[in-house]
Amino acid sequence: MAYSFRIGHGYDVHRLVEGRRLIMGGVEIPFETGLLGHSDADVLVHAVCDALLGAAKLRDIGALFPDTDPQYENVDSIDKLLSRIVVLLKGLGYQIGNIDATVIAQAPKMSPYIDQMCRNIAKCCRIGEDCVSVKATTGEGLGFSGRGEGIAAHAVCLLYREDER
Ligand SMILES: Nc1ccn([C@@H]2O[C@H](COP(=O)(O)O)[C@@H](O)[C@H]2O)c(=O)n1
Ligand SMILES: C[C@@]1(CO)OP(=O)(O)OP(=O)(O)OC[C@H]1O
Repeated sequence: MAYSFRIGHGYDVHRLVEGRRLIMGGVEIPFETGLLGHSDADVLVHAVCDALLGAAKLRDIGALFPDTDPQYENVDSIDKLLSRIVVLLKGLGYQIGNIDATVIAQAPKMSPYIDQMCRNIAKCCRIGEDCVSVKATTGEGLGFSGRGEGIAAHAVCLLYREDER
């Protein structure tokens, strides 16, 4: 059996503001500010979505789910956006090999929540928890993330599918 492999990369940033919840990888993290966006602004899940879409050459999250469409207002990014992308990929015969992501946030500390983020993403993608990795780093006080103005996330993924004979 022969397989084709495709890698993808995703990157997203959301601004931290007062009066919003901080949702990261489907986990609500208690913090004085939260991420601003049209959806729940789950920056980690958005980076994962874009990595998966990029690997399959399916444009990006904004092309699929426009931020002018009221149906995506405050939407749960795992349940409503990532899950739709997983169905799209399955329809094209793709399987997700693994996902690796990095969150860049000066604060809050992500480490207590990382395992739950991996579980949430893995469950939605219908892959094992061992196939999803989430890491975090501070901005070392540098740039917008270092100043606590926002949070960024990068993700890479591997897709594979069986070649047609
Ligand atoms: N928001 C964050 C940032 C970092 N971590 C953890 O702390 C470690 C040290 O961070 P550096 O910026 O000095 O690399 C990092 O390896 C993470 O484990 C975190 O939990 N939340
Ligand atoms: C997810 C969408 C849609 O609700 O909105 P946002 O939460 O603003 O997120 P962004 O990463 O800017 O881009 C994709 C959008 O279309």
